[in-house]
Amino acid sequence: MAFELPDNLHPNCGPIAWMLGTWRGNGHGDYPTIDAFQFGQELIFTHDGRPFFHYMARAWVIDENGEKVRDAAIETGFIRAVGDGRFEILLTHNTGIAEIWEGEADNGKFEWTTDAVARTETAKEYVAGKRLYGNVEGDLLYAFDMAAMGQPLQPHLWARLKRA
Ligand code: HEM
Repeated sequence: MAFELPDNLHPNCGPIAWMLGTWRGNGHGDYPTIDAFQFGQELIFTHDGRPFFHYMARAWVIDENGEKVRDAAIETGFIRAVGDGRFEILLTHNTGIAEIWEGEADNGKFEWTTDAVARTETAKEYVAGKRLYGNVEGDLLYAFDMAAMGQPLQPHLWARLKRA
């Protein structure tokens, strides 16, 4: 589906305007402490003309036939566009984790690094993350690396999503 830039988009959001809308697709997950898995996911980015996007994502684990096995991660937050391709991101997770990220966007690439992570008492140990989102032939590709469960920063998720 063709994507049209909204008239009222705040100029600070320009470098990530390509992400606006709804994306769906499948991805892969892994980590040294768990079994590898596949998931389906939906990402929704919205704006209201102010210099931020609202972001919402939900995922579900799938089997080898692509059938849903169970609900998985939900995350939501705000991507604040501060100008010059720089962003401040706030995310909360259903798993008891809250994060503040610094982001930089340029040329269809959006890179995030955690600035601060907070966890509830019962959340799993997660201490840092790195995310890379890219516009590849009109698809949204992303990779998420994390440092968690005593392990150094390394891949947990990667996915390719299509505009819905
Ligand atoms: C598409 C989104 C995601 C999916 C489908 C997913 C899926 C999974 C699965 C299937 C596991 C194995 C254990 C379990 O079933 O709970 C797991 C473990 C884990 N995930 Fe994720 N995850 C996602 C996003 C995230 C994010 C955003 C974080 C961090 C903020 C995260 C942190 C962890 C941690 C810390 C573990 C524990 C590993 C362990 O118990 O050794 N995950 N994830």
